[in-house]
Amino acid sequence: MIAYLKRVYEAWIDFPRREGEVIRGQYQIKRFLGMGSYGLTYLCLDKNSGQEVVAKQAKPSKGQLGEDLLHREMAIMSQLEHSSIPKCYTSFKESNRLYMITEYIQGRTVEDLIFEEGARFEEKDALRFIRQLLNIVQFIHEEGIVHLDIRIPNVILEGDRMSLIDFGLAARLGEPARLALDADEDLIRRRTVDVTSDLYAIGHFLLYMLYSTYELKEEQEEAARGWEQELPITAHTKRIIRKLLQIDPPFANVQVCMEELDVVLV
Ligand SMILES: Nc1ncnc2c1ncn2[C@@H]1O[C@H](COP(=O)(O)OP(=O)(O)OP(=O)(O)O)[C@@H](O)[C@H]1O
Repeated sequence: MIAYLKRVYEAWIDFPRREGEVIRGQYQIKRFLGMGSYGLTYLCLDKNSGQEVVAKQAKPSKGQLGEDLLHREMAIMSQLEHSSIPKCYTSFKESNRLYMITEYIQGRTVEDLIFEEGARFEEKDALRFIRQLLNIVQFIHEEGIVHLDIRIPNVILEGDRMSLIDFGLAARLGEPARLALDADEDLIRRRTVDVTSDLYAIGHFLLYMLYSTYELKEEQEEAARGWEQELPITAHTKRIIRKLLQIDPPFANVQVCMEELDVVLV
């Protein structure tokens, strides 16, 4: 009963603000974008500049932890000044709720491109794409930060511009990992505070892209095979993926991975 009441209370205090409401007299809510584990995200019109911005609010039910995590996300995003990473504009409290205002990135996520628009990425296109993503990730790593949540919904494309968003799980190299005791092998590989975690995530990202061209034939449905049997890709690309996924000894850093990709891409 107490757990039920707690859930009802949390759903009530975490209820998103309505379209049209204005945050701190400046940011008019155009659309609720989504609720993550620790925050609520809105697309807003900045009435001062006339530009669209993103407002991320710490989830009220998460209390101090939600605020600490949003502060940390802001600190990391402010450090990462790069054209492929949303700019962090400001933060403030209104009615005791913490908000962060960032650049709104136009475009479609890779998830939308594949699953809604039916985009197909052939091997070379997928590798070129990953090469571009690695440039962004290399910059982040050189700043002493790991993203730890590189997934297809967190990469946005608009024309030639690629952006990496959602630094909610990012961490500084050397910090302890925030991992639950019952975390499985996959989560440990994604969230350990080390550059190989981002490379591991990129391995899965690449598989998503390559599977966009895969058509399951009826007779194959019974016997599920692994990606190495299913994907018609070169042996070299397979070797790269095996290192990304840590099946073989992993790349030491992004640079080594890029060099190997460049051999395939010449
Ligand atoms: N700067 C941005 N520009 C454009 N869209 C964004 C931006 N930041 C977030 N979004 C979009 O807003 C939605 C909610 O994002 P948010 O990062 O708050 O939560 P999430 O990704 O759903 O969850 P979690 O943070 O727990 O991973 C997502 O669909 C994301 O694509």
